[in-house]
Amino acid sequence: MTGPYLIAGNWKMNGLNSSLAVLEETARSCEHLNEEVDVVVFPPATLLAVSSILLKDTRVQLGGQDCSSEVSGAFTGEISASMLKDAGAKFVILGHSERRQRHAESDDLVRRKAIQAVQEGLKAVICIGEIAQEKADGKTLAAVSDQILYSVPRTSAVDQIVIAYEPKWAIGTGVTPTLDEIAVVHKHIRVELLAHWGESGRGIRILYGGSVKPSNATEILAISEVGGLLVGGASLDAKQFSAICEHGRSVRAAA
Ligand SMILES: O=C[C@H](O)COP(=O)(O)O
Repeated sequence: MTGPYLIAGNWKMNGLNSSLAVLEETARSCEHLNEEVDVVVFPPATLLAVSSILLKDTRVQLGGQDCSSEVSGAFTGEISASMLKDAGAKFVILGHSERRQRHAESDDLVRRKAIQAVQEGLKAVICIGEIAQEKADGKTLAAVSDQILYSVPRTSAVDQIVIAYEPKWAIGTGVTPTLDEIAVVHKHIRVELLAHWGESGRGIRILYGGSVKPSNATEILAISEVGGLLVGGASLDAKQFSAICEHGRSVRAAA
């Protein structure tokens, strides 16, 4: 797809105040990027507000790693979409496989969270992807079709929806699908988005995530329906993450 790549760094449950130097270094390294790449980092919620001050007037945007499906009220421990926005977030990750598995989040809950996020003006990065058994059973495409059908709200605000394809078995393992496999799944996701949204489904960005490193970013980004990357481990290292962003700039500039 055309338009800037979105390179997203998910810090997961990592990051203390002492880690803010990584954000500052990332922002410095991304200064030269222009319209080829959008960069967003998802630090833990505890660092959002201070990160927002640090990243003011830089190329790096911020996101939360999850939000509540509720607006406000007696939901101890939850963080609402409006709180994320108030702290400086422009994005939120929803339905990450770690939350789907460890917190038993259903497709329907992810969809309701996404509705809240979109209503608050956040961009919802909705994660989908098969588990190892589904891949072994040849059910990858069926699994992602179901997740698109049930996890992604049918909003007309397509610019606020981002899909991240992350095969569970590729997350943090150092193992990635082949480039052909990534291409087949991304193409299938695009077909599903067009089926549900019509032509406007073409505007929904599809990211790939799962063991992305500087060494494989270029070849993955070159796949036609890949609109960016959701990076976990490598985003904790400013040099690696900015190298991935730089690969995005080079691939887009060469297109
Ligand atoms: O949200 C990021 C993904 O889960 C990928 O994590 P990873 O790059 O450490 O495999």
